Amino acid sequence: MSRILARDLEVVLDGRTVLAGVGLVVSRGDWLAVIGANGAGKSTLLKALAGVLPCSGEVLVDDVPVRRLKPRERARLIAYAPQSPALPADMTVFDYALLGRTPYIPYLGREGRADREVTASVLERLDLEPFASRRLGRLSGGERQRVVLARALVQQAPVLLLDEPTTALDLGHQQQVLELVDRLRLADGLTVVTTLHDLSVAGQYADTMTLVSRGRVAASGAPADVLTEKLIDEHFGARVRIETGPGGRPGVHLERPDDTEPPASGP
Ligand SMILES: Nc1ncnc2c1ncn2[C@@H]1O[C@H](COP(=O)(O)OP(=O)(O)OP(=O)(O)O)[C@@H](O)[C@H]1O
Repeated sequence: MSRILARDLEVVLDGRTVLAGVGLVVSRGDWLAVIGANGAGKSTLLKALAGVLPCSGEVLVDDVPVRRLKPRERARLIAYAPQSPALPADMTVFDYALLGRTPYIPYLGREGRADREVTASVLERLDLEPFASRRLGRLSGGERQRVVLARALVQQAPVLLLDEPTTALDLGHQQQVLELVDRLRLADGLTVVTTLHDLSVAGQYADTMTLVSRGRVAASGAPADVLTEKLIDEHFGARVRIETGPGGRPGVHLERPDDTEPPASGP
């Protein structure tokens, strides 16, 4: 179980400041959803937390600065599933997921039986067993997305960073993936950070939320404090209605523009 603390993160890409002054805290075993409009900086924030992007500021996991860790140490602590990574088309699903065990395999060593068992069990839990020997280049978008998640779960790190883990998934697989992540969080105390476009889904699963807008934190707190009609209008330019569901969790419904008004009379 690990606590994440980020302070004053700044990322400059191609001379443009993409993130500035971003800070967040995720308690051990909590789920933080990062939300925001296209281009707001969500993926960049996740990469900065994962330590795969040069940035200034500080990311601490259990008070340990992530940038000081060697890649193997970092990979044992943080598993990161990018939004749409380039996948080696000729590699099989099993071998790709098995790469998640790399931080545990000694240099010049080979994976052991336990590594293969962990990999097989994750594939099974994600309905990917039938695809184990299929080559990555021959998968559908949703299957590929589950394989990327599988590799991250196979890593068995206490911090899980998922960039839009459900965008290509049908409704059933969305629920399966999110429930699996939630179960792992509750059973093993994983600390989870996900970017999520679907605000209702984010509101259902997250303990806390951070709304990123133009590279800065515009709001953060409990889902009910961040998913408000006013903030969504302001930062997404969308008209929505918020309905509070079971457990006080907010549901977000798009409102169509009101076209019941009679058309204005001509000149
Ligand atoms: N390598 C890069 N060089 C320059 N600008 C970049 C680079 N990568 C991303 N950006 C810009 O940084 C900003 C934030 O990008 P990011 O991918 O973090 O947004 P996002 O919130 O995840 O968006 P989306 O919801 O569309 O996935 C965008 O304006 C993007 O164009």
